Amino acid sequence: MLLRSRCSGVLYRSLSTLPAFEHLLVTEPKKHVAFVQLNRPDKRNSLNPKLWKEIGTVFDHLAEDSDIRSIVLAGSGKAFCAGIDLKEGIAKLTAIFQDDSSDVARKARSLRKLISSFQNDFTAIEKCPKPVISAVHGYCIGAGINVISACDIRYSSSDATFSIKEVDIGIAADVGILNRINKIVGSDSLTRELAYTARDMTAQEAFEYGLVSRVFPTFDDCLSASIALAETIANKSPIAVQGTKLTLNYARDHTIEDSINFILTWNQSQLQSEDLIKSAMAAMSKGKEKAEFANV
Ligand SMILES: CCC/C=C/C=C/C(=O)SCCNC(=O)CCNC(=O)[C@H](O)C(C)(C)COP(=O)(O)OP(=O)(O)OC[C@H]1O[C@@H](n2cnc3c(N)ncnc32)[C@H](O)[C@@H]1OP(=O)(O)O
Repeated sequence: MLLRSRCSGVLYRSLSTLPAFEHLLVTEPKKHVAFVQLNRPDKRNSLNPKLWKEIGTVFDHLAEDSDIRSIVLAGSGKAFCAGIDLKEGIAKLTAIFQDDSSDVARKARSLRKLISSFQNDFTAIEKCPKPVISAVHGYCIGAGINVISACDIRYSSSDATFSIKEVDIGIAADVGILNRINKIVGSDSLTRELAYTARDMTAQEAFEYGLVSRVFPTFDDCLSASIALAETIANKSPIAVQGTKLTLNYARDHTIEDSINFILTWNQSQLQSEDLIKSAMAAMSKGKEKAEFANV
C-alpha cells in the first residue's frame, strides 16, 4: 500500500510485514526508517484502548524487524495527542471499579492488570532497541507526554503545547511521565510545578526545560528534520547504534560501576562485528567510501 506523507508530498512504500492497524499509519519514508503516525485526527489522536494497544504492538514489531534501524513518531491532523480518550479510555477504567459484582480485592487486581498493560504499551518504545524520535506538534498532553517521555529524542514545532495533565482528571500520572521526566530534564522544581498544576507549557519552555532538544517553526520543518535525523542514524552501524541505546538506558538506571560492567560484557561480543572494520575503513577514506551494514 502506498501512503502520501505529510512532510514532503512524496509517496512512500508502506511496510508490508506489519499487522493491520486501525488507528496507526506506518510507512517507510527512507531506507531502514519507519514513520509511525497516530491516526485519530478527528479526536486529536486521543488514545482509546485500541490505539493504546496498537502503540505497544507496533513498537514490539518494529523492535524485531531487522530492516528497520530508526523510527519517527508523530501525530496526524492538528495535534500530536490529546491524552487518554476521555470517553472510551475512562470507561474502561470505571467499568472495573464500578462493577458491583466484584469485591475490592478483585477490582484492584483487574485495575492493576489494566494499568500494567497500559504502561507496557509505552515502555515498548523504550525497550525497542532502535532509536525513536518523536516529532510533536499541537497538543501533547496527558498520555501524550507520557508517550514522548519513552522516546529517545524529542523534536517539536513552535505551536506545540505540553501538559502533564493527569491531576486535572483526578489521578496521579501512572504510565511513565513521573518516572522518566527527571531522568530527561534537570529541574525537579519545574517538574513538580508542572505536574501539580497541569498547566500548559509552550514549545519554547519545553526546550529551555530540556524536554525537547530542537524547536522548528512549522510541523513540516519538524517532520523533515526528524526524518533526516532518523536517516542519519539508520546509516550508521545498527550494532553500534543499538548497543548505544541499550547502554544509555542501562546507565540511566544503574550505578556507573554496574553500567560500565554492562558495556564491558556487551562489547566483548559486539565489538567483533564486521561493522567495526567497515566503519574504520570508511573513516580512513575521509568520506570517499560509504560503509554499508548488514541488518541485525
Ligand atoms: C491507567 C491509564 C491512566 C492514563 C491517564 C491519562 C490521562 C490523561 O491523558 S489526562 C489528559 C486528558 N485529556 C484532556 O484533558 C484533553 C481534552 N481535550 C481538550 O482539552 C481539547 O480537545 C484540546 C485542547 C486537546 C484540543 O482542542 P481543539 O479545540 O483543537 O479540539 P476540540 O474541538 O476540543 O476536539 C476535537 C475533537 O476531539 C475530541 N477530543 C479531544 N480530546 C479528546 C480526549 N482526550 N478524549 C476524547 N475525545 C477528545 C473532542 O471531543 C472533539 O470531538 P468531537 O466533538 O466529536 O468533534
